[in-house]
Formats: sequence, C-alpha cells, structure tokens
Amino acid sequence: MAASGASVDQRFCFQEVFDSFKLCLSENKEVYLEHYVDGWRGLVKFLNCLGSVFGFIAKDAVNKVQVLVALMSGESGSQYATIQSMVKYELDNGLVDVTKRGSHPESGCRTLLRLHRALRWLELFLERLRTSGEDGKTSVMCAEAYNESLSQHHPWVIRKAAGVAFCVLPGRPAFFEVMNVGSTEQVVAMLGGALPLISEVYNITEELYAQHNLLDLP
Ligand SMILES: CCCCCCCCCCCCC/C=C/[C@@H](O)[C@H](COP(=O)(O)O)NC(=O)CCCCCCCCCCCCCCC
Repeated sequence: MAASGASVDQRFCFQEVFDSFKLCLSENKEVYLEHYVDGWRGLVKFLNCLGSVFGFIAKDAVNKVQVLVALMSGESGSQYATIQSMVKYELDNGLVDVTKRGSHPESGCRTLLRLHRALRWLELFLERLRTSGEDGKTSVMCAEAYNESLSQHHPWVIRKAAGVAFCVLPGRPAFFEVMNVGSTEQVVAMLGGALPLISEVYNITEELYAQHNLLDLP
C-alpha cells in the first residue's frame, strides 16, 4: 500500500546516517558528495520524527540538500562528485561569492559550508549523548553543543527560535527509541562507531575550506 510504504520510508534509523558517512570517504580521503547528502537526508528524517517544532530547521536543511542535488544532477554534475572536486571547479570558474553575496548566492561551496557547520554541532551533540547518563537531558546537551558551534553563525532571532525548539526535545530514553537502533547499549556502541567517521569527514572538509579561505563565505 502506498501509504504504508511512505511511512516506512519516513521511519528513521540512525544506522542509515552512519552508513552514509562511512561511504563518504574515498580511499584517498576525498568526500563523496552523494553520500554526504544522503547522510543529511537521513538526519532530516530523524528531525521530522521529532515533531513540527523542528520544521523550520528541517526545511532549511532540505533546501540546502536540494541546492546540492540540483548541482550534482545539473550539466556540470560530474564536477560535483566530491567536495574536493566541487571546490576546485567552483573556484576555478569564479562560481563562488567570496566576500559578499552577489551573482552566485547559492554556490555549492557556501551551501555545503552551512551543512558543514551543522555537522560540528552534530558531532558535539552525539558525543554528549554517547557519554551521558540515564537521566541526561537531551535539551541541555543540544543547547550546549549548539552554543559551542553553530550559534556563532546565527543571528539572534534564529538562536532564540532554536532555543525554544530544544526545550521540547524528548528525554534520553524516548530519543534513543526514535533513533531506532535497539537497546541503550546498542545505541551507545553505534555512536562510538559513528562518531570517529563523522569527525573525520568534518575535519577533512574543515581543512579543505581553511586551505582555500572558504570558512567565512557569505
Ligand atoms: C535533535 C535536535 C535537532 C536540533 C537541531 C540543532 C541545530 C539548530 C539549527 C537551527 C537552524 C535554524 C534554521 C535556519 C538556518 C539558517 O539561517 C542557517 C544559515 O543559512 P543561510 O546562510 O542560507 O541563511 N542555516 C544553517 O545554519 C544550516 C542549519 C542546518 C541544520 C540542520 C540540523 C539537522 C539536525 C539533525 C538532527 C539529527 C540528530 C540526530 C541525533 C541522533
């Protein structure tokens, strides 16, 4: 039945995210855009399971995923195989607004930078989740991770809205249930396996962007 098919598809399993980030890395440590974007698709599914309060966050992430997918499937799609090839192609061809927004407001480089910054939040949040105790508060872990990372790039109004959304996050047990991985021990083990991969993808991207002075793209 179409309806049940759709709901199965919407059912999040953190394993999918883990698998995508695992597939991201090529042998010579390039980052495949296709799997990076898939990782984000999985994360958006998870956000959608948490309720409509998170809709504005999911919507922004979806917009950014769509920009990247359009570039990957566009006429220069072959240049968007990896983050490295994307950066080279867009810079070589003057396709990035480097100092202020101009004729390339939605370059792959600036769009991916927004997701990249959010990946740092994810890394910090998941590490807290992994090491927290049974009564750990996800809202506090989420807010702390946000304050240490993404919030620095957001205006007051977004920080305020994000703070309100964090307050309605479910507690650790319910949160683990939505992750749909199994027992608490299994979730913790999976996070232990997933985090080094997410960190590696983050660090490789960070270094690449730093080398090309792309960390502050407008
Ligand atoms: C688990 C709870 C999830 C809380 C998510 C925490 C991150 C809070 C981000 C708030 C972003 C608000 C939306 C708007 C953002 C934009 O202004 C801003 C700038 O874009 P612009 O330069 O194009 O204008 N965009 C961004 O910074 C990109 C934000 C992307 C956020 C994606 C967050 C996905 C979270 C997925 C959660 C999954 C948790 C999994 C745990 C097992």
